[in-house]
Amino acid sequence: MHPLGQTHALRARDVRVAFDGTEVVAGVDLELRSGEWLGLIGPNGSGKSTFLRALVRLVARTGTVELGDGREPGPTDLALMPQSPELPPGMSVVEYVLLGRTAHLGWLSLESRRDRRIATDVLRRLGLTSFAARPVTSLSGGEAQRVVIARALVQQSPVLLLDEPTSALDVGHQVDVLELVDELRRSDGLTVVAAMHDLGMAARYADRLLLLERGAPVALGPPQEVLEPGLLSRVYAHPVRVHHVDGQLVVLPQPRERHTPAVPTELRPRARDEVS
Ligand SMILES: Nc1ncnc2c1ncn2[C@@H]1O[C@H](COP(=O)(O)OP(=O)(O)OP(=O)(O)O)[C@@H](O)[C@H]1O
Repeated sequence: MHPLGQTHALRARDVRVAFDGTEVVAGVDLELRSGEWLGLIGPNGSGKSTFLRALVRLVARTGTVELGDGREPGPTDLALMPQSPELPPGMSVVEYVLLGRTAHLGWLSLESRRDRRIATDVLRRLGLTSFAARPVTSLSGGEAQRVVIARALVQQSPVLLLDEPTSALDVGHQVDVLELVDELRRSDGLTVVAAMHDLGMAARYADRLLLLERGAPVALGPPQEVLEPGLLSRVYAHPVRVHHVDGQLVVLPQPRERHTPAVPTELRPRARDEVS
């Protein structure tokens, strides 16, 4: 395997995960440039979360994952925002967000003024300053999701892995969060892998999309290539159309064809003048 250039942030080769003998990530290869945004798409259960968890070794995997300098990623190299994290009772928003700095702290050391400044800054950029002292368990679903994103951002890792980062957010907050991540990748060269169900949003922000089907990669490329109606209709087992609206791709699910079920004669309502 040739060493990655410094412009590459992450390379994965033949990543596989199996649970009870069933493979749910079935040989994913990936090479990400620094500052690239990869959208991870695929139906429910296609292996998106498991692939992200495998990259940070939260699940056992085979295959190789390496950074641009050839190292195996350590705890500060990849930041994962999980899909449904535990929010510990009794913890405030700022305390929870500061947990994202844990990997940077020495053994038994407390967070520094710098750690607190980073947390305060991220909370401000996500419009969460007024929530800092609130118990995490008192937040609405969308507020909690932004707090979990804040925790991932304060890690300041060069690679950010987002597992459905906007699923609980209203349309305004979706754009705010994705714009902030986009800004960070432009200013700091942050590399992003984001699993998203909203294919239009995924296409809007991602440079490339990776489509998974039952754990296997079936398409990898620019959004306009991967969001092909025939391919999506097959993989999602539902007819879709893809439109261009104001320069953006919009994926529209179509109604399924209705089949009028044949009603057995004995169940049919009998007309008044119908005789048996
Ligand atoms: N710990 C586990 N033990 C057994 N099976 C698991 C485990 N974790 C995930 N799976 C299975 O692996 C498959 C992939 O799950 P995964 O959560 O990665 O899919 P996903 O694409 O993220 O789905 P979704 O869009 O619904 O979030 C599913 O069939 C799931 O049931």
